Amino acid sequence: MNAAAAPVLLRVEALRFRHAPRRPLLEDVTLALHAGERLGLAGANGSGKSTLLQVLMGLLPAQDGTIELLGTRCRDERDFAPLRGRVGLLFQDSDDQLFCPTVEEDVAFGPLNQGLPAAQVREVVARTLARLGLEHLRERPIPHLSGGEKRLVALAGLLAMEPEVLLLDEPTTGLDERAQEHLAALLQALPQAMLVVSHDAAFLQAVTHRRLALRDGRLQPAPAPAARYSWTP
Ligand SMILES: Nc1ncnc2c1ncn2[C@@H]1O[C@H](COP(=O)(O)OP(=O)(O)OP(=O)(O)O)[C@@H](O)[C@H]1O
Repeated sequence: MNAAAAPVLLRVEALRFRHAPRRPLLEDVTLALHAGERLGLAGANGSGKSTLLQVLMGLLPAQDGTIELLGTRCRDERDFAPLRGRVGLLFQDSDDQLFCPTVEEDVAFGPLNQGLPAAQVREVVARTLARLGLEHLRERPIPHLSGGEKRLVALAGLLAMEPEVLLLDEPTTGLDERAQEHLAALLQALPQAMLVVSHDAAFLQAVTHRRLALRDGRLQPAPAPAARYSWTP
C-alpha cells in the first residue's frame, strides 16, 4: 500500500490534553492516518492511549491542537457528532459499549440508528455475526456473555455500522489464541483505515502497517517485537 498517496482520513496536529487538575497527559501528539492504512499504537500503562482515542472521537475535549476527521476540522460536539457513525471506537471496556438486552439487539442498534430498514438490518446482523463466528450467540443475553465473547460482540456492533475509520482499543483483551488469530485475519482483510491500540507487540506487528508508541505525551516509532505470528500485513 502506498499510504502517502492515499487521502488522509484522520489528521492530528500538536494535540494537547490533560485530565484537570493533573499535568498534561498528551503534550504534542501529531499523526496522520491514510485511507486503507492500519496504524498500531503501543505505550506503557497510563501513557494516554485510551485517552487519545477518546479525544479523537470528541468524547474528551482537547486543550490545544487540531483534529481533522474525514476532511472535517473538529472543534466541538457539533463537528464530532455527525461523524460518530463513520468513525467507530471500540472501547477498552466492552461493558461501556454493550447496552442492549441481547446480542442481536446490540448489533442491530447501530444500523437501525443509521436508518436501515428492519429487513436489511437483520441481514447485516446475520452477516456480521457470521463473519466473527458468533452466530451461536445471536439470542444470548449480554450479561450471560464471557469476557472474550463480549469483546467480539462489541466489535460486531461496530462493524455492523460499516464505519470508514476504526479506532480499536485493545481488541484482543480476553480472547484466546485461536480467537486472536481469527481477529488478526479479520482485521487484515478489512478495507477500513484503523488505529489499533494493543500491548501485544506481535499482534500489532501482524495486523498493522506501521506502529507508534505513546511516551511522555508524544508519539514515536514503536520498537520491533520478537516474531510470533507467521504472517505479515
Ligand atoms: N477521567 C479521568 N480523570 C483523571 N485522570 C484520568 C481519567 N481517565 C484516565 N485518567 C488517567 O490518565 C492516564 C492515562 O489513562 P489512559 O487510560 O489513557 O492510559 P492507557 O495508555 O490507555 O493505559 P492502559 O495501557 O493501562 O490501558 C492514567 O494515569 C489514568 O489514571
